Amino acid sequence: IVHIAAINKDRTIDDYQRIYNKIAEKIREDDEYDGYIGYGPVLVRLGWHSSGTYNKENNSGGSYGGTYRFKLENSDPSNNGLQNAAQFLDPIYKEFNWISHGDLYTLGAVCAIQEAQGPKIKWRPGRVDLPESATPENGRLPDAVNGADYVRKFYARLRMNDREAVALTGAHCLGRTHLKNSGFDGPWGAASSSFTNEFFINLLNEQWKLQKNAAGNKQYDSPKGYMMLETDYALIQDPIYLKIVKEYANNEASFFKDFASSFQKLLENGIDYPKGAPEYIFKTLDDQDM
Ligand code: HEM
Ligand SMILES: Nc1cccc2nccn12
Repeated sequence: IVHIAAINKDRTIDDYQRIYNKIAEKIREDDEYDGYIGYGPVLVRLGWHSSGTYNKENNSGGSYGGTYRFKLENSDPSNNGLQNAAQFLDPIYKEFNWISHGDLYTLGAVCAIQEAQGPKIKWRPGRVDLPESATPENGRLPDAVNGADYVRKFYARLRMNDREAVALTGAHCLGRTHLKNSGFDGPWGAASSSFTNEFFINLLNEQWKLQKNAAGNKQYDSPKGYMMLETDYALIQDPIYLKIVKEYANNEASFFKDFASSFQKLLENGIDYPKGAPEYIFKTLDDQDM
């Protein structure tokens, strides 16, 4: 399967910056969501899940076709809770319906990370809405009750190496798990809306205890009320991953640099961009004194 990015000559960075600003202003406005965590984290998860269906074996899935908008994909149990992000983006799609769903979902995630004081993420438009028949089957997104071998194998399907896998997992600095969405609970400690390297710092510094949560699923809990999934904890069990976790815990700039490149790669998996295809770096609201 080949997906060529469609370059729309009529649209410039100003058009996309206008959409970016609408999303960023709405994130600021709707600040009460999920106990005042806000919509940033769930927007990041939507961008990641609409891209994480990619399979390098046959170049299927991924963000290009915007197939999350179809029932088969948005009702995948792995996507429980993402309806909130889709509903958040609905009015923005209505106002700017010249954008494709794949571009909107990925732009929303880039906006959420940058507005959470994360790194600047390069973003290229050109995804094209595909018909429902192009929707990938359920079950391509990762399960949390697994160890390092599973994590390494899963990310390999997305063309990610060990550093990219660890960097991407750093997005778990944002938001929280919700028992009703995924069967995982907590954290009861401060669930953050700022993008930092504290996921790696917590992983190394907290005393983790594996226990069954209220839904009977195993997770690691800490005395301070933080939690880790088994796939999170795997990153300090595997010696190769552990070394990278320590690097990112001690060097936020290195984490930011690797996250920015890995996240762009994740959002663009499966898409062929013609030579000279436009690539944008959006200004944050703060950059624009808004
Ligand atoms: C092995 C890989 C991964 C597994 C098993 C996993 C699993 C999970 C689970 C179970 C949740 C809780 C969902 C809920 O209950 O609402 C979650 C939340 C989240 N994940 Fe992951 N994840 C993985 C990788 C990633 C990646 C690569 C990113 C982004 C780069 C990411 C970003 C997020 C964010 C931002 C949240 C918080 C969502 C919210 O607060 O609503 N995750 N993840
Ligand atoms: N915030 C958050 C979301 C998902 C997984 C996770 N593990 C540790 C923290 N965390």
